[in-house]
Amino acid sequence: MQRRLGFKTQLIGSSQVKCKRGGDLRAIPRWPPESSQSRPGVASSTFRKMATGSLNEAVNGVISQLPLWGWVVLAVVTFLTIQIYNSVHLSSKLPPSPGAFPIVGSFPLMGAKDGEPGHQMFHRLSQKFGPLLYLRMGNKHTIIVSDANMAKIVLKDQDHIFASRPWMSAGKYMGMEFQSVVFAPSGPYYKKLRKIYTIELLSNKRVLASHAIREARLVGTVRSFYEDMEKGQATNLSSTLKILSLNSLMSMIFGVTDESVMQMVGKVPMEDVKDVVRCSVELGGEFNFGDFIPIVRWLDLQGVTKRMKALTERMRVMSAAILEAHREQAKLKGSSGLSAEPTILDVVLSLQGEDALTDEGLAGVIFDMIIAGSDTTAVSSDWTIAELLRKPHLLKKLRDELDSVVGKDRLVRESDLPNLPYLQCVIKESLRLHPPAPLGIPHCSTQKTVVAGYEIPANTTTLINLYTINRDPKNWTNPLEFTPERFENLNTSIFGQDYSLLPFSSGRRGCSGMLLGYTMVQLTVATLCHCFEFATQGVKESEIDVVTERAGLVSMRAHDIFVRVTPRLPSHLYK
Ligand code: HEM
Repeated sequence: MQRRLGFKTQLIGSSQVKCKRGGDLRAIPRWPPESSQSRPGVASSTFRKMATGSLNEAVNGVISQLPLWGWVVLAVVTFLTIQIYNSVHLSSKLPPSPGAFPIVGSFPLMGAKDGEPGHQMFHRLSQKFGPLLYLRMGNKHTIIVSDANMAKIVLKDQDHIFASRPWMSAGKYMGMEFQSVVFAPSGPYYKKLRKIYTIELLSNKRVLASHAIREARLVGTVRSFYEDMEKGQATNLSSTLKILSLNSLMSMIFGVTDESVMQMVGKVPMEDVKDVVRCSVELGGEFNFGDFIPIVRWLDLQGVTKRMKALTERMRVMSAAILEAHREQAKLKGSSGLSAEPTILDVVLSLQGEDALTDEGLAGVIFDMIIAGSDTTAVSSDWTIAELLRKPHLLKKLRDELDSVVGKDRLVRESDLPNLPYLQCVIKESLRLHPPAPLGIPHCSTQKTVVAGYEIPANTTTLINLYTINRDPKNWTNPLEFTPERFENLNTSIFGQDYSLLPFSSGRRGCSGMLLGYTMVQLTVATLCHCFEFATQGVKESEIDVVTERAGLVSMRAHDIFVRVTPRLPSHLYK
């Protein structure tokens, strides 16, 4: 079995699901790629092992053959190398650091554990080195920000300096040559794109106007739970939530609310879209040595770049098909199953003059929205329902609120959400304890600066550990407990104005879909808890695991939940 550097796990990380393979554009080479294994002479076996993620194995292989004197020499040489290297390269004015080796930097000193998500590893390091930690990742200056005060400096006071993105192969390929808003470095292009997102695509007005699409998608999900019940089957709650959020976002992009119409005008099989999202989350999360050690980039030892190029080609083909389908759809506008509201595609295609986007830019918008928006919202709903199932008294309190505000003769609507204060406490608490993107997306500084008295070089990759910040015992009593009541008397903003609670990050790079994401999670949790009683299958409610996470870009619970449902509302509402 191939082991991987624990670190890769999160910075970046990988989903457990493998991408589809085949002989066409969708062919994604296997992890680890056969090509890198059958390349003798390109790199020594030790280096190859490192490159394929098995650093510990490689080091252990060398060490187990050393005699005692060899150990002593190795220890002395290592010590001196670190001292000399660090005295030359790591100024004493940098933030506290475990130190670094030449070429590979701090990697061997980070204490990565196999399969450990990166945010948890950085969390451990921050307990030792403090809330501003310096690492040299290969040749990249990197800082890890782990408390509210430091976050405020980086995301507010010096936001103009830290709001760029570092060079990443994911941005070059999957970000369509850095033309997607997620990966674009700061500058006029990013500014233009961000304005389009804020004003045109994800504004409050646009989110409110598209409520019918999300409500209709949830009705479909409620029906699918009910049908499984009628067939006597359990439903995989976790995967159903993923399908729901992807379908909702696709519907918002197309404006289509009905599956059959979607297939008719879409000509884009949803299975393919789902597979591209899965592969993007997997590849976006791969630890690519070439990103950190440029001298080995051209070798593409892990085959990550090759797989990214293949995936990008699939994205291009798919976005061309989506645009073609959109033209067909325009002819059917207003017919059953099609929203009369302008869709996201209507809006981006209507941009004129300076704001008009290239084909690459359009593909970037389509995939930014579905990749950044779908898993994040799905896992948030999943964590929330898992926590509620473990604590039936909290679930009852939420249902009492829903029954009294919504009643029992209709489903929840988005217009009900402002009248459900306990629901808001529940969702805030879930996003606090389980931020779905625990390290956000790496930022990058554009100039040399000083943070809390430490020198930060220009071009420093900056990771904000939202996971650590949201659990900081300085700001939260019993921070590991799921206690929605803590928000009942607190007016803490979830949207980035309060630096002790940052699920969406903050500042000019803060999540552009925060209102949409927050709304989707609230509506999903409220609707499912209002409609059904759940009985878990295979594990008792009180034993649902809300600690173990899969390594990955998005923080997912390690085990899917299967539930059998019992309706709580009159039967006509489910048909
Ligand atoms: C519960 C749901 C969500 C959470 C917790 C979340 C969280 C985040 C976080 C932490 C970031 C990184 C911010 C940074 O770099 O400092 C981010 C970026 C982003 N998110 Fe979300 N997100 C969610 C839903 C969505 C949705 C629904 C969309 C759109 C459909 C979306 C679109 C984006 C985009 C475009 C960016 C990049 C912004 C930029 O670089 O300017 N997100 N999100």
